[in-house]
Amino acid sequence: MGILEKIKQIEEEMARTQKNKATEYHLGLLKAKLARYRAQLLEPTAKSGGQGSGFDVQKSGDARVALIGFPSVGKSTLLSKTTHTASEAAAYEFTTLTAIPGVIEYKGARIQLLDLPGILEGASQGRGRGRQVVATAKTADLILVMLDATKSDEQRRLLELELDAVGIRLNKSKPDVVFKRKTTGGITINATVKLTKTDEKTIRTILAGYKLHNCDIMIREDITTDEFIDVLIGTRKYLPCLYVYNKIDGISLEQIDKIARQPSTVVISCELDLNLDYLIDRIWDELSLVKVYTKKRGAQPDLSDPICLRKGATIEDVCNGVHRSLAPNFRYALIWGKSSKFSPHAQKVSLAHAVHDEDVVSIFTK
Ligand SMILES: Nc1nc2c(ncn2[C@@H]2O[C@H](COP(=O)(O)OP(=O)(O)OP(=O)(O)O)[C@@H](O)[C@H]2O)c(=O)[nH]1
Ligand SMILES: [K+]
Ligand SMILES: [Mg+2]
Repeated sequence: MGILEKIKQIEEEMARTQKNKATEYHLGLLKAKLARYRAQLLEPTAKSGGQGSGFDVQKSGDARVALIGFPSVGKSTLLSKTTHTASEAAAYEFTTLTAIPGVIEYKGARIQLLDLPGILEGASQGRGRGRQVVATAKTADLILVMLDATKSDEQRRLLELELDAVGIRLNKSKPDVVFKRKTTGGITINATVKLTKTDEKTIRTILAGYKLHNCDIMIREDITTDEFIDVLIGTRKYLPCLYVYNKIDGISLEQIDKIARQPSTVVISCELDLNLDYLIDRIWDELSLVKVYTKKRGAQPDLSDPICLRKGATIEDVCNGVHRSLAPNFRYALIWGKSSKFSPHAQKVSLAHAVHDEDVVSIFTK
């Protein structure tokens, strides 16, 4: 019998079994068995392709947010509650077996929310679909680390260890180190700050370990040895993250209060619809999206269809957001709003001008 059939049998037996004190233990066993089989479904096979590549989901919208967490913390429930996409949710582990995208529409932005299979301890060593989940997570602009508020906070540490092991650095900025390889000339190390957590000797030992004998290194931050290794390896992914504690309907107000006070943390209950609007608001803030309205000459700005851009975007990005023919034929733009130095009046600007949230832009072409 194949795994899928075994799973079906167990599901049928669970549906047949009445829930009461006498069957509690048996149901528990069935649930554990079901989780085991579903975990097997997630084991990488030759067919499922390279373990290092993510799920094949087209990026869409203005930003991508990925849901990462252990099984059954409520990832799929959240997707179904906040988007028009339904993702199956159930009381057994590994309900979700692939990446499921949904769209959150908020303040004129379309944010892609990706539901992913639960990850296991040991995911970084290749257990389950861990690597595939993580490879997909690396393509996101923001990670939601989802946790079960009714469980011990040890889960958060374990999850962070897994993500750390695969090179995801959450809420950390890239170490301020410039590293240049050369073909000759030996090693030069310069630091503009005093190094208190590592030293030149350690750094030289590491470089030798990586067989790097010619390079220039400029250190502009008091880094640790691990952070230096991150710079050398170069493939680390530095991602912003929100810790989302779900199921707060199951804990006391005191406990909720304690969790909610932690940095970058949002407490929610998908079941009771608690704080979901606030979560979306926080997601919007974390993504630092900038909304810009376009205006034709002599007309009112088009408030119904803003262009959403990442923080730091320029007039060139606005042009590309309208049509790709605009930037090559650009003459100048007029801009109203916070980024105009003559506000409330317009300023004439070039392609490199950085836009601000809620600016209004008119583009003039050749
Ligand atoms: N009490 C409570 N239960 C919840 C809440 N949100 C989800 N659940 C329940 O938790 C169980 C798991 O939910 P899922 O959405 O399937 O969890 P998941 O993280 O997608 O699980 P996998 O796909 O198996 O990794 C379901 O029985 C949900 O009804 C909540 O806020 N409170
Ligand atoms: K589940
Ligand atoms: Mg799920």
